[in-house]
This record gives sequence, structure tokens and C-alpha cells, in this order.
Amino acid sequence: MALEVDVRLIRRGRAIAARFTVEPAQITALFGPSGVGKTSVLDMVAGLVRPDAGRIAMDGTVLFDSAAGVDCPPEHRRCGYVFQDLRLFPHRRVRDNLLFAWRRLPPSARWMTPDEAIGFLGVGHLLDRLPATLSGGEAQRVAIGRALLSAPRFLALDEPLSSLDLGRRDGILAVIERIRDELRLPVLYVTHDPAEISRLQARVIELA
Ligand SMILES: Nc1ncnc2c1ncn2[C@@H]1O[C@H](COP(=O)(O)OP(=O)(O)OP(=O)(O)O)[C@@H](O)[C@H]1O
Repeated sequence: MALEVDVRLIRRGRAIAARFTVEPAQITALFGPSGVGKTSVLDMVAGLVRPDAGRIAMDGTVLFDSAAGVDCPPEHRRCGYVFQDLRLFPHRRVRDNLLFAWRRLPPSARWMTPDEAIGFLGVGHLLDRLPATLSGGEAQRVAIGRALLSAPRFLALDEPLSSLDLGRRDGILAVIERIRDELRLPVLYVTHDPAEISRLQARVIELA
């Protein structure tokens, strides 16, 4: 279940290029200064931005291949993307945010039940709340839960700690470690912080 990434893109005159493989049960951190293209790489992997050239494959299934003319739409890539700004649906309660993608999946594709995800993330007491009433850490858990319930084959996490105060960071780091160790998903992780990289024992891909 390895995710192979080889992408190139010129964006606003900046050349963005990355080539790496994310193994299951491994966190691969995209690291580098602001504006270097870390989020752009996640967007290319998720299918939200089209690379100028390259190839992306998950467990041998080609998601994008410029030479072969393959460009799988985002909804078929099975990428659990947690955006930096979370993008929870503001008018839907936590329960409906969590189940949004899960309800649209064929039952055969689901690999986690809502009860499992709710227990895994400890969000059972939040189900009837609207996103605006959640703390940063609670909202982050809901966003991760929504991504897990979309039955992803890999996760893309964009600076998941950036909006959290220090006290709440540890809880989310523990969740991410359990995703690595118990769910054994490949995780692609954007950060600016070397301390997060060392805590998560992440492999580092430095963009420059
Ligand atoms: N929607 C967009 N359209 C055009 N160019 C964009 C868009 N988003 C980002 N860019 C440009 O692409 C380049 C890479 O931006 P990107 O957000 O991927 O960097 P980043 O490393 O994630 O930065 P940060 O650490 O600040 O989040 C920058 O030059 C940026 O201005």
C-alpha cells in the first residue's frame, strides 16, 4: 500500500518538484519554508491541482500519469485530505460532518464504522454540536474523523497543529501516531516544525 509521488509544476513562476514514496505505517513530512510548495504537492496528490508532468500511484493503481494521459478525479483517489483550515461544513452538525463522505460510499468500500471512528477520536460527546462551537483541537479531531470515514487509502494532513495551542497539540499528535500504528495508513504530513518531525519519527522530504 505504498504511495508513489513524482510531480512537477510551475506555479507563479516557482518550480515545484517532489519525488518520494510514502510507505504504509509511515509518516512522510513535507518540510520547507513558506511558499515553497508543500500544500501544492498535497493538492496535486489529492487531485485538486494538476501537475505539469509526473506520475502518482497508490499501491500500483495509477492516479495520475502525464505520459499516459491518466488523471483520476479527486473523489476516486481515496485520499483523506485534512485541510489546514479544516473546511468543516459550518451548517452541519458534527455527526453530519463525520458521515458526509461515508454516506456516499458504496458499503463495500467502507473500512471503518462511524462508531469506530467516533471512539478512535473521542468525539462522541460532540455529535450534536455545530463546528463554530468547537475548540481548535475538537474541530481538528472532527476533520480527521471525516477524512477517515471517507475510507481513504492514504491521508494528507496539512499543518494539523498550526492552529492549536501547545496544550492541545499533544492530543492530536497522539491521534496521528495511532493512525500510523493501528490503522497503518501511509500519511503525508506538511509542517514547518522540526519538533513535530522528530516526535512523529517522520521521514523528511525537504522542498527547496
Ligand atoms: N491557488 C493558487 N493559485 C496560484 N498559485 C498559488 C495558489 N496557491 C499557492 N500558489 C503559489 O504556489 C506557490 C507554493 O504555494 P504553497 O501554498 O504550495 O506553499 P507552502 O509551502 O505550502 O506554503 P506555506 O508553508 O506558507 O503554507 C507559491 O508561490 C504560491 O504563491
